[in-house]
Amino acid sequence: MVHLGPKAPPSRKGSMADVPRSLLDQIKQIETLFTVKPEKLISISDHFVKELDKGLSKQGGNIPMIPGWVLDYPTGEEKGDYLAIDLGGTNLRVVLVKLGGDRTFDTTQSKYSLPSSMRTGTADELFSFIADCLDKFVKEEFPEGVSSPLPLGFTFSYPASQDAINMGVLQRWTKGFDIDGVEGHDVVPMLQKFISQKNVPINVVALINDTTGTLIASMYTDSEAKLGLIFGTGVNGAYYDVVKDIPKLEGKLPADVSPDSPMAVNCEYGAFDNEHLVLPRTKYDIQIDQESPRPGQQSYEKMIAGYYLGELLRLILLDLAKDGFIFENQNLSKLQKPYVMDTSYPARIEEDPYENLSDVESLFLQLGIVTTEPERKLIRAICEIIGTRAARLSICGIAAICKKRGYKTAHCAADGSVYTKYPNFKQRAAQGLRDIFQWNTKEDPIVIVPAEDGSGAGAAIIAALTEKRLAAGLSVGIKGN
Ligand SMILES: Nc1ncnc2c1ncn2[C@@H]1O[C@H](COP(=O)(O)OP(=O)(O)O)[C@@H](O)[C@H]1O
Ligand SMILES: O=P(O)(O)OC[C@H]1O[C@@H](O)[C@H](O)[C@@H](O)[C@@H]1O
Repeated sequence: MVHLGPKAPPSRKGSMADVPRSLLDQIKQIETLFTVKPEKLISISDHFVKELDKGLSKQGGNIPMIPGWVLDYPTGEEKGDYLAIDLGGTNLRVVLVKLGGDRTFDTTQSKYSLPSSMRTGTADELFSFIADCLDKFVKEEFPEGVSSPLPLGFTFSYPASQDAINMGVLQRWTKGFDIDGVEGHDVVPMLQKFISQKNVPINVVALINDTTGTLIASMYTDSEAKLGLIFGTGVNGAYYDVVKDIPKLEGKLPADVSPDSPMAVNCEYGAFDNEHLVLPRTKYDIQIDQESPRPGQQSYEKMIAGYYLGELLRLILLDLAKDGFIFENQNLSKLQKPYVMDTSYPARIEEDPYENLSDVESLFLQLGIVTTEPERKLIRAICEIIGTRAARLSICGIAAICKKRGYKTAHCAADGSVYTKYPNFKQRAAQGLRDIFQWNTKEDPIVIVPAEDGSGAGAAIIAALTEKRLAAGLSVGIKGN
């Protein structure tokens, strides 16, 4: 036997010859529902630009466009030990960041899965849980204790209005969260209270959004970085605008903030098109929205974000089963459970390298469903259709920010499991940008690149920038803050 070195992983040919016409027709129908043509992408992104502008106006609009009060660009000389926590949609991360003062940083971190009951628990349970994780982490990392309280950057990945960088009033929960007593309140004192009660030596210095942190952390190491993006449980983007181009800040600026000052903006663009003017919503998208804790909100996010793509697949399969196309005589009780499929399901299905889709077969056996090979090919095709639409719609926010700011070139720094783990997301997203901009260059001038650790290093850098401003007696928010 000639050994030709390590075997190349099998790449699937994907013949559909054995798939009956009835299933091929269903695939075609779903593909028609979920296809977003180039001209549609262009019209969506043009409307998106108008909505971004509306969000910055005095009267506001669907998209919150939250000034993040990061008023300086990182210099790369920030130095010191900072703690960061990242309360995302799926995990809580605690990160110790050692800024080297030379555009380098080192991080040590622990990740704690958020108990799913936490999404609908009480505010005290949530903030006490975070304080406990911080307490555990500090005791592990500083067994001898600390000489003075550690400054902490709090990455809070939800839409929070900020009149200053060291506060944030939750506008609304997203990503399936529904915890009473937090919306409309400043979450910084809610967390600090539990930190103090548990005598954890920490001071919350800054509250940031994970996209703002991603932007700042990526600018720290990449001078071409102009956007910070998250494609994770939720979806969002941040960029730097200029204070004088933000009408809703008129008259609110303290004297030491110049109109030409840069201002990081947390777009919160998951809320794009809540009026349903341009996004091609299907009955499945409408069902997800209606069954969510906050119907009518986050329309764009609910079509493309990690929290929802697995649920989208589940609803489509249940619909086909109800109409008798698939899963005849199968027990669907597990598949009937909402959100039983997270987005790792379509991801793993698209990654199955075998012609007979044996990985898909075992995945559905775990759900108590015996599948035929033609059914598995239909399931695979539907995942590719869902994944392609998600990637193509995901870049509309990127195109809109670049059009609005007139960026001809940009590194768009992205993080989140859909970006980092969903198969073919990167290629599909890049094609979507090409379809919008119609570049005739060899290299794409606007590219999506892997981000630095925004909710860790980004939060730490922003905490360092904030401490510097406070030490210099400079403002960190609107007048009086
Ligand atoms: N292999 C995968 N491919 C794509 N998405 C995934 C994968 N595994 C998990 N996900 C989805 O990613 C989301 C978690 O995103 P992540 O960025 O890890 O956390 P967070 O959103 O809390 O920052 C979940 O909604 C989950 O469904
Ligand atoms: O990192 P996550 O949990 O996927 O969050 C991404 C986005 O999710 C959205 O739902 C939040 O409103 C944003 O603030 C956040 O940036």
